[in-house]
Amino acid sequence: MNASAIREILKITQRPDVISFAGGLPAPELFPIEEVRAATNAVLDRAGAAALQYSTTEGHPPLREWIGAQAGIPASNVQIVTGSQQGLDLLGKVLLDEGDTVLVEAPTYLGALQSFQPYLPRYVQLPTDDGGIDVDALEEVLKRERAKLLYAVPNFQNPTGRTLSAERRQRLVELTAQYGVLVIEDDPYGQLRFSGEAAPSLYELGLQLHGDPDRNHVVYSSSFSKTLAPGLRDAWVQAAAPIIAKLIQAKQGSDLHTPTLNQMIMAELVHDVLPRQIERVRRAYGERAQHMLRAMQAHFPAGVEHTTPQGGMFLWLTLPGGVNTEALLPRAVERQVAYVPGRPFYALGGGENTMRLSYSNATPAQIDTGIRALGGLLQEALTA
Ligand SMILES: Cc1ncc(COP(=O)(O)O)c(CN[C@@H](CCCC(=O)O)C(=O)O)c1O
Repeated sequence: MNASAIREILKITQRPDVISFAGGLPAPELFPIEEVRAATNAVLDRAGAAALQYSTTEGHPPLREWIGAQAGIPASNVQIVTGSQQGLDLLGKVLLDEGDTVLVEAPTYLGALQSFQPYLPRYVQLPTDDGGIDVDALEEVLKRERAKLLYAVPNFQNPTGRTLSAERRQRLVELTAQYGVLVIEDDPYGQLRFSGEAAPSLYELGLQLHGDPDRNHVVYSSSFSKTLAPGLRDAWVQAAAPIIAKLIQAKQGSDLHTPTLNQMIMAELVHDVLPRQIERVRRAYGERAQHMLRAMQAHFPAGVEHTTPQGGMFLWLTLPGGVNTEALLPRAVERQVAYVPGRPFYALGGGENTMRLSYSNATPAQIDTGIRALGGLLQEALTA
């Protein structure tokens, strides 16, 4: 077990005077509080006792059915989980044995590493570039390794903000099917595109390849955290029946079921509130991303490389070698700005000169102020 660098830094960034580019937190001022109040009242008026009672591990049927209908699969291939973080934890529990080879992006989402680590897998890192995973490198790895699973975030990746290109998605799905490697597609940001063209999910490509949800080697994980509200902890996994059956058994032993009331509230919100909220959030994050990119252009010293996201919440900085972003963080917090150092996102170490910036939880004015402060610090660090 090890701590989440993001969770630990969030304790620092609770300070009101610190502008945080650290946690991938949705903009609190955009939460649909009144709509959630109305949905909660409607649920309690209509089914108050049931909403406060234990419920089934599989999840609230109307919510599973809505998710299944969106994906074009039976509700029986959908498992509701308590945040997609629980989905990752349960998938690690049911799929991994000690020493299993797990293919992950370099860098990858540190929360997945935290979920998989207790099962003592053996990581192999896949090189990535601005088009996402290098699928030629993937093919070489698959020839050499007997891998149990590949974990990827194809849309607006955490932590880099990169998106896996359409042609590489097709190759990845075909190669992993050919070599019998399970794919976990983690996609909490997929709805938050603010530029460029959407590509089919790995799950959809797997469905096309196999023609049957129960033969799809791609497991899909997503969440209502980034589109609606992380505090409700409503998320889901789409998988073949044997994997769903194991997830249910693991979840029975973990938390019995996802909060009944929260599932019923979400089942109210998905019809009208969710589509409107997605539009609001996509527009706001697109504006904030542009604001951050312009501010970096104005205030960062030469030599700082950055990604340019087409959606989601993050972009990724690579500084000239020799700068250690973990060592730099306390000096940044002294200047009232915070970020997540990049090293914890690498399964096998490295990345000391990288950092993740989130633009979702800062207003344009705060972005200007925070990036100016960070730019001053980087200027000092690079000329020290
Ligand atoms: C790729 C990916 N997969 C799963 C999750 C977990 O989201 P939920 O459990 O569904 O809220 C996340 C959320 N990660 C955020 C939130 C973590 C915030 C926190 O630890 O408080 C982050 O990287 O900052 C994610 O980015």
